[in-house]
Amino acid sequence: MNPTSIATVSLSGDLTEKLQAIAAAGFDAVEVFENDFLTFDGSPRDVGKMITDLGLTISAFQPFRDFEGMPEPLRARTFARAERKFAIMNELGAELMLICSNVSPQSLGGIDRAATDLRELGELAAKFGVRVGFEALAWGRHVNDYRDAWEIVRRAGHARIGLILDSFHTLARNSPVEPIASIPGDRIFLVQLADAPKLDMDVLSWSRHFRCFPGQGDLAVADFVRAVEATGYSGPLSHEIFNDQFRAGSARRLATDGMRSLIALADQTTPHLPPRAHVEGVEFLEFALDEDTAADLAALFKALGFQQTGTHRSKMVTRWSQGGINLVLNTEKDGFAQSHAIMHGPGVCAICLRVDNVEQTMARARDLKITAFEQPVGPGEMHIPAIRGVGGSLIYFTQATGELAHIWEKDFVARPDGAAPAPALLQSVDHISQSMDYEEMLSWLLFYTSLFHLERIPQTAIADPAGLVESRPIVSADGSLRFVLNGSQATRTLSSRFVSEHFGSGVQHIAFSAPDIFAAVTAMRAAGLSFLDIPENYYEDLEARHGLDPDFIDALRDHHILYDRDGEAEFLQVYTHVFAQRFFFEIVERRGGYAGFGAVNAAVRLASQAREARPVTVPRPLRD
Ligand SMILES: O=C(O)c1ccc(O)c(O)c1
Ligand SMILES: [Mg+2]
Repeated sequence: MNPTSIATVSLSGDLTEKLQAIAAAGFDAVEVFENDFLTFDGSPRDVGKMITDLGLTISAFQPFRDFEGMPEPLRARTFARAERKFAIMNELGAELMLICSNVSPQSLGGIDRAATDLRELGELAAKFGVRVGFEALAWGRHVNDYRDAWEIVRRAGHARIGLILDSFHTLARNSPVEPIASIPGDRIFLVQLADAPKLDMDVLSWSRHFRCFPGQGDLAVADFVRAVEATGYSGPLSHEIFNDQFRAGSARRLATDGMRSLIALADQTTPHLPPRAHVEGVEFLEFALDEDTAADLAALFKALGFQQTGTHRSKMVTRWSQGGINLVLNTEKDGFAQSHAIMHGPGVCAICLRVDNVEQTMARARDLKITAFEQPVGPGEMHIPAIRGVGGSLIYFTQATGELAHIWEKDFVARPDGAAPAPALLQSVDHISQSMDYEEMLSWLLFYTSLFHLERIPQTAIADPAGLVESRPIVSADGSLRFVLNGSQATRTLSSRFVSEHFGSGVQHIAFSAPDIFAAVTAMRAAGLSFLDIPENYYEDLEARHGLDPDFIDALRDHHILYDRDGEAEFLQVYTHVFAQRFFFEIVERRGGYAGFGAVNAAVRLASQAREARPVTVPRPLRD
């Protein structure tokens, strides 16, 4: 693997915090951005020492812009500035200066003019023992394509002058990546990496606000890196991410994400890690809560058609099942589940996934710097491998073969009530929806997609009465696993309140699939369950929109079921009330291969939930 690097601009915090996070995440090098340097209260030597003490080197220093092609007297001034910055680089211990192509309206075009300027700068750089890399900005005034930048560097013909490539500028402009392969690797001084979601906007704003780590966006960064590899380039691959969420996020988390992104990217261009895991299904969902609440939840499970199918041999843990679904209720007084319940209130503390190969999954997780979880197991009990997931919850792994295929027999006494299995109203876990801080969404996207065979579905914005909620599904090709990540920048949306009122992210709802949603709702109602109320206006609109049969609309209305159609495929969904102000269940029926999540209905659901929710407490103005 090439040395790893990241630009300070990619992270939040002051320079010290950024550098500590970068070192802690295991990077080899750092690109120092001018702003981080200028705002630091200490000498260049202090900065240099801090970087060396952290075990990092400086991959590039980016101290000024608008260099090439300036008419006199500006030209003389840029050279004077360059000389001052070279002196600072000597103090700092930086060996490579990054200069991006000129955007100034005063600059003059001409490849030879730029080459002459750079050759002369190369002479100056030689006196200071440093080098200069030239990078084409996609919006450069005269130079905006790496092929032109390379021609300028080639014509400059100076050992101290080389090329800097940036995946964003290349891919955002749809420049072909193949010609990169014919640039000599030793003439490339630095390679910067950034991905971005496909957005229809001007390239400057896109670059300055929406870049993200490779693997989080839609650009073909792996193709770009393959072309770079073909040159023999052996220098650093350096993240350079300008992103509003990143600036607001945690430097430590983002630096780790950056490292994970580089590791996953290297594995994509030259596979060397254990493969991404295939998830065959959800083995169980574990709820942690106190005993009183657990009794209420057990009653809800029963009304949903679950039966108690097991009791743990030594712990206060019960198993509830129907169809292929297993739910676990954990009311232990110590251990992980209890600390989760204390911290977050009643909720899902763990998800167990059945994967093709647990050992490989755990090995890949370790290689991706995902934290493993260990907890002592009781005598004779199964050790189920686990990693840390969203909001400090766990993801356990089982597989269909070997010892881990037998967790239920090993740890549980089956059917303590001796009841015969009832026909299942619900078949499987259709999807799991997790709420998180908006800033965390890209982190968990990378987490899931780098570890598992899960593909991203485009993000949609859903209107909660209190603001927009961004919703991002990630799904396996065969539908065996679907996550929906939700985050909101507005503070009072259901999604945000879930996070703020429960000390962090977590599972906000679980959707089960029903072979016959009408039959399921009818049976559950007979068992005493009621469902989220849906306004009449919704059904009026449905009729107008889809031209559905009035009897069918009546049945939907009567069962509180929401409806969507995509071509011939249909989607029916219904929601329980919110349990313990914390989470809720959804029941869905997919007909004809419907692949979405009923996004058109989400606003209706959120409005109904907002009506039901306890009123928001607004602080009263202070009295004097
Ligand atoms: O947005 C910019 O100004 C900018 C600066 C330096 C870079 O390397 C870059 O890719 C963009
Ligand atoms: Mg760049």
